[in-house]
Amino acid sequence: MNDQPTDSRPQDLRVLGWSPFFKEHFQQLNIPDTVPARVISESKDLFQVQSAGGVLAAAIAGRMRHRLKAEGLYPAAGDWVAVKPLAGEKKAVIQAVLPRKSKFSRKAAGERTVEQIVAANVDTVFIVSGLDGGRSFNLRRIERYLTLAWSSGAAPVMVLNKADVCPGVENFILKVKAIAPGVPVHAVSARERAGLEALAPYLTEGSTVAFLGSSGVGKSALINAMLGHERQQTGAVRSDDRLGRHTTTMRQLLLLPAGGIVIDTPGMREIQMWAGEDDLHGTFSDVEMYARECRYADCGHDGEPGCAVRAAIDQGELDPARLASYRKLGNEIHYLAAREAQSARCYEKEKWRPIAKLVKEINRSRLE
Ligand SMILES: Nc1nc2c(ncn2[C@@H]2O[C@H](COP(=O)(O)OP(=O)(O)OP(=O)(O)O)[C@@H](O)[C@H]2O)c(=O)[nH]1
Ligand SMILES: [Zn+2]
Repeated sequence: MNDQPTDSRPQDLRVLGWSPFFKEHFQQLNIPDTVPARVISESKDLFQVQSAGGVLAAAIAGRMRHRLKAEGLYPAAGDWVAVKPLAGEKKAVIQAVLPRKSKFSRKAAGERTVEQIVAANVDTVFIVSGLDGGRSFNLRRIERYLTLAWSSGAAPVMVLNKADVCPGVENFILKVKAIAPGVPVHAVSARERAGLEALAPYLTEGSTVAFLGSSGVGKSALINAMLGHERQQTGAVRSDDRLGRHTTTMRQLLLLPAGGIVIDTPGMREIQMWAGEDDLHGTFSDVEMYARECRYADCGHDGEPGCAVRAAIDQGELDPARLASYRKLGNEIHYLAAREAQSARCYEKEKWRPIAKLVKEINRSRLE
């Protein structure tokens, strides 16, 4: 079985997730001599893209790189792009990135708080937790992952793995359901291939999934179970860039034999919070339902009169830990948003510095 999407054979784009949404945007772009393709791996400005004609090694036109980065449109695994294939070569130049249906991002390394996309156009995100006891099962951490998922635009699905070593699985399902309103919860065992059929409806042809979850919860084991074989550890692919240097990259999009595509990038595994304030709504709809009943619209739920959140806690309807996480995540998001705004201002300043200098010089020469 071949888990790569996939050598140089022609590929029906729908199997790769091509849909009317992307088709419409591609047609609107109307760039001559381009074809649509999906980014299947990304590594240091080198891309592999899968087009209807096969896999192409792709690069971005140099002058576009900086602009795409600044605009948050730098291509990532899962993106649909418009590429201009080079005649007679398995190479192409990326001309544009199509709008994303969803995206997972993290803070780029370094000083500036810059958004870096680690996976694009994910339909369903499996949030994996371990049922093997200890630190692996943590409701507060699940809330974080849920917030991340809601902010991405992908639909979260809770997967409680290692059910084979857990007595009383039902109990855990109930606990998760209580903090994840409206989110499907499934208990499975990757090791025993048990319960996996419940995940099949998310893995229809052309649908893209990704995995979120702490180290050791069994994400690789689940991917292998879905692939039906061990993912090749040595799945590195040689590709060459325009200068002819050779580099190796890992395929980051995997086609499942039963249909569906898995995006598994290193960045996705170490993802950090990058959410907007609105994203707390999905995760904490219960807290906010009570908060709407508070007497004051700006109630801090801290002893104000007529506070419906406190009342719900006092009556045992709301777990106080829910309010605590709601606040904690809210603070983190505020902090990140403030840093992002700050770094955007710095970026603007950088951009204008040479011009400001020029204006100063002109003014000075006028005075002299
Ligand atoms: N008992 C049991 N163990 C499992 C199951 N799934 C995975 N494991 C074990 O859990 C350990 C971690 O599994 P991985 O699949 O490597 O976990 P991961 O989430 O990919 O971890 P990272 O690669 O660090 O992100 C391995 O020893 C697996 O054999 C399961 O369903 N039941
Ligand atoms: Zn209140």
